[in-house]
Amino acid sequence: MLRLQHVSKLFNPGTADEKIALVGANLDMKAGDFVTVIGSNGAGKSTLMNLISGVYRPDTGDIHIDGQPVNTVSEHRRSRWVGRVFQDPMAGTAPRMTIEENLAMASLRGQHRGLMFAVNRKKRQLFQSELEHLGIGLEHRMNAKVGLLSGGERQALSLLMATFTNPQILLLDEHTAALDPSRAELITRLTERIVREKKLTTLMVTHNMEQAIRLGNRLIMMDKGKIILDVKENRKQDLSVAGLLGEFERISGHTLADDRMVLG
Ligand SMILES: Nc1ncnc2c1ncn2[C@@H]1O[C@H](COP(=O)(O)OP(=O)(O)OP(=O)(O)O)[C@@H](O)[C@H]1O
Repeated sequence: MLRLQHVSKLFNPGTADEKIALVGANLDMKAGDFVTVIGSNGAGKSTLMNLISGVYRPDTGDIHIDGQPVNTVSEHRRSRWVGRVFQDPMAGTAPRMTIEENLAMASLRGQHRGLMFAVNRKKRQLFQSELEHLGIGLEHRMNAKVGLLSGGERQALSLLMATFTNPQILLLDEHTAALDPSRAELITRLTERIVREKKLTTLMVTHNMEQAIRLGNRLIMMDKGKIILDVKENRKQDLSVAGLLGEFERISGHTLADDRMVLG
């Protein structure tokens, strides 16, 4: 479903500013996997997401989605296969456009944008029923500008938009980190439900260890551009926050010294 083979990414090569963001990353995700990613600041987590969604091209190595090589496929075309929700609730939406217009855009993901605003009655009904299914009352506000929604409402809409066309891969990039605890819990539950109902293959970066254990059927830890630990499904039941922290320390040789890390 998603395969990374020896993927590396270097920024500003050969300069004093050279940064090794990812080194020889290997990752094999099968359909329906929910892999959570944890790691220290600057470990390469966002770079991993950016490489999968096509923002960057790898310097070396190969990325395959559903068996297709995608290294040279543009971010726009790749968005047919890859849905993404960002930490900033504004990032995946157009705040000056209405909920309906945003959904129209999401429904044409990765395709020609000329038909963007052609929303017929059937489509409007589909948007309305999908919004109703979200269960947060947005179906009554189809003409509201997205910029006027609360952070939680925007993230719920972002989740719906990222998953509208049933992408092969869903990327969640600390998508609850900017929300207060009750809204974060709402979005976490919504995420669990949508991923389960649509049987999505999901990769989620989080700084919340408990969330990582709760949502993922598999967990990877990153440090200094490397995947240093891959806890597979059969070990999931053994996972605890304390155990994971200990394992990270043992393998990396340092503590997860990250003030954004939430233990639960
Ligand atoms: N566009 C860029 N230009 C130069 N260096 C970059 C760029 N993007 C990332 N880096 C560097 O690559 C390394 C990995 O960064 P990345 O953002 O992937 O880490 P991260 O694990 O997501 O960190 P955080 O948890 O702080 O968001 C860091 O040293 C970072 O400074």
